[in-house]
Amino acid sequence: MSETTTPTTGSTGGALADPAERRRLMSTVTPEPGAAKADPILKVDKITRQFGGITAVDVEHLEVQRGVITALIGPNGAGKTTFFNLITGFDKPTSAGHGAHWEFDGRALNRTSASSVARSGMVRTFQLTKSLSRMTVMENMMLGAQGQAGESLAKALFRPFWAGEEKQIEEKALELLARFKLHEKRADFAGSLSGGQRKLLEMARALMSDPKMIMLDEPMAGVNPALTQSLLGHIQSLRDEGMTVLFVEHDMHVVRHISDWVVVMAEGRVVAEGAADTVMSNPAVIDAYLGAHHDTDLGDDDLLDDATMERLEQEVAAEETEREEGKA
Ligand SMILES: Nc1ncnc2c1ncn2[C@@H]1O[C@H](COP(=O)(O)OP(=O)(O)OP(=O)(O)O)[C@@H](O)[C@H]1O
Repeated sequence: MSETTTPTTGSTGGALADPAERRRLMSTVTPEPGAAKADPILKVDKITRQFGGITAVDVEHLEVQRGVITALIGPNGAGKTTFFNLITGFDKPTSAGHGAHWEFDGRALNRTSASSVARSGMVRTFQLTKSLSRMTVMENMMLGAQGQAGESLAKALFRPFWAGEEKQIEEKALELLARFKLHEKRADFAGSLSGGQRKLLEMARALMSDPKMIMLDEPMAGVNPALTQSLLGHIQSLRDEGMTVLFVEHDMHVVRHISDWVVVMAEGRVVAEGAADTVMSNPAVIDAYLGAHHDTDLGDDDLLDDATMERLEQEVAAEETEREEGKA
C-alpha cells in the first residue's frame, strides 16, 4: 500500500502544473469528436448502451489525455452518467462482445468488474447513500474497515488500500481529512455535513486508493458559493500533482474555469471536443444545448440500487473465492 497521499503521476505528471505547458499540449489535438491525444490514459471504442428503444450511449471513439482536467458536458439525458457507469463497470454495454473495448493506462477493462476497474486506478466518487450517511466521516474514509454497513461496496472499490495495515489506513485518512478541511468533522455523521462538505468527503474517500484518474459526477451540484472555490482549488491541485481528472458538470462557469479540454455529448454521441474557450462557440455544441432543459437531473443516486449492490457483492465474493483458491 502506498503511504502517501501523493497521487501516482503519469509520464506527463508534474510538468502539466504549468498552464502554458497544458495549453501547448492540448493545442496539438485536433478539436473534433474522437480526436487522438498525445498521451491518452483512457481509450474507449464502440460503446453503446440501449434501454429499450432508447440509445443512451453510442460512443465510437474517445480518448482522455493523461494529466489534465477534461470536462464531459451535454444536455440532460445526453448519456454522460450512463457513460461513466459503463466505463467503471457499473453497467454493461449493449455492444459488449460486439466491438466494445476500453482500456485504462494500457490495460483492457471491458471484461472486468467495477472492483477491478477501481484497482486499475480509475476511481469515481459516490454520492452519500443512506448507509454511508449513517457512518461517521472517519468511518466513511475507512469504509468498512471496522465491519460497517456498506462493507461489500467498500471492498469492491478500495481493495488496494485494504491490503495495508489499519494504522497506516487511519493515518492516510486523517491526512486526507486535514487536506480537505474535514478533520474537525471526523467524528460527525456524514449525513450531517453540508452539501459542499459531502462533495469534499466524496473526493477524499476516492483518494484513499491513490487513483491515477478521478471521475467526478457533478462535483459542484448543491455546493454553496463559499465552498465552490475550495472545491475547484482541490480539483486543480490534484491535476497539478499529476492526476488525471474527468468530470461531468452542468455549470458552464465551472467548466470554463477549470477544464483543459471539453468533450460534448448529445443523444449518446460525442458531438464536439475542444479547449474550453472555443468549444462553446462550436455550432454542434450550440445545437446540442438549444432547447435543452437543465432542471432535471438523474444524478447517480440510482447507481447503488439494491440490484447493483447485489451484483457488486456477488462479484466481490467471486473474486475473493478466486483469490483464496489462488493462495491454496
Ligand atoms: N436505468 C435506465 N433505464 C432506462 N433508461 C435509462 C436508464 N438510465 C438512463 N436512461 C436513459 O438514458 C438516457 C441517458 O441518461 P443519462 O442519465 O446517462 O444522461 P445524462 O447526460 O447523465 O443526463 P443528466 O445530465 O440529466 O444527468 C436518458 O434518456 C435516460 O432516460
